Amino acid sequence: MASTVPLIVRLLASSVSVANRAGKIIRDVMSKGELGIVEKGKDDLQTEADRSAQRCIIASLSAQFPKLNIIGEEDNPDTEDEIPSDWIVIDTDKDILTIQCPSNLQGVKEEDIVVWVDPLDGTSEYTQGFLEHVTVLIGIAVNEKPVAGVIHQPYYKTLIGGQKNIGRTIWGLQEVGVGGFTPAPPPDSLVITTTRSHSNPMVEKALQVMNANQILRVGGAGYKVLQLLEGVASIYVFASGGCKKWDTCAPEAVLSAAGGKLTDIFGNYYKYGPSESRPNKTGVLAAVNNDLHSYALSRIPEELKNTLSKK
Ligand SMILES: Nc1ncnc2c1ncn2[C@@H]1O[C@H](COP(=O)(O)O)[C@@H](O)[C@H]1OP(=O)(O)O
Ligand SMILES: [Mg+2]
Ligand SMILES: [Mg+2]
Ligand SMILES: [Mg+2]
Repeated sequence: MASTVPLIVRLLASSVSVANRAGKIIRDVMSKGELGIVEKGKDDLQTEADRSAQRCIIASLSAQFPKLNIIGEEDNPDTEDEIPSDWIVIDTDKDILTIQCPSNLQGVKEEDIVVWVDPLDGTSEYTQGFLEHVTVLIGIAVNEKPVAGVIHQPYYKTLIGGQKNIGRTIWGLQEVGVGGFTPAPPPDSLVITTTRSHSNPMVEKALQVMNANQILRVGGAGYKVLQLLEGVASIYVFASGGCKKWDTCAPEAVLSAAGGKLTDIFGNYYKYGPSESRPNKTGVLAAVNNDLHSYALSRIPEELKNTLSKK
């Protein structure tokens, strides 16, 4: 039966199951307490959770979809080691398999897809105990455009019928919408969400000009986009380089499936083809609807745009 389901839908359904498994790996590394922190660069950490979650995601997706081009954030020096068999997930989310695939995506082949994987978004926050900010991001791009994505939050807690649950998984598919939670309208006053661990004078300048009622400083691109979708914040502004394609692919896909927009601070979309450069040099500007996005775009001073484009 599954083979009659279009590839994009099967890949999204598998990505949801794989993201859940990666989230469990992230929780297990934290409970063991040995984070194995490596400093990749300035303000740029990697932990055992980042490494292991990425190995789980890439091994699981390539076992099922061998011709996919998968680009992950982490270089894994130890990829020769055997992967624990329970990290290879071949389950798939049955509900997602029943989705009606948009007609323009029905004929997509493995070779046409680039999957951008951020095994753990919000690593700084993970190491500092801001665990709710952590997400697992799997973004699916076709013809350079994010068309589907998964944002898994391994530490999100819910109480359902007296039973404690941990973790939730939000997904989005172009023209279909989002699943895993119910989006809420934006707040009545202007609430901006931005970085808590990668600020600089340009980032602060762009925040000042927004005339916001409140500024939330939280970690991770995935978490900030969830704040937009949950009605906690109106606009996500980050006027600096630092984010990469794996940070924004899944968030952009989920946000746009819900009617929102994620671009750079010039209002241009990033491209997600296989040979695109990894860094998002011209920042991030995102909102749940076009009006809020246009408002934010109109406030960014030309001078700031010029400075950022020369970096
Ligand atoms: N200067 C930077 N160096 C490395 N990663 C960055 C930098 N700025 C942003 N990022 C990545 O983008 C995400 C969103 O940024 P921020 O939390 O600062 O708003 C970060 O969690 C981090 O992803 P990751 O944690 O996956 O390495
Ligand atoms: Mg990182
Ligand atoms: Mg990231
Ligand atoms: Mg990461």
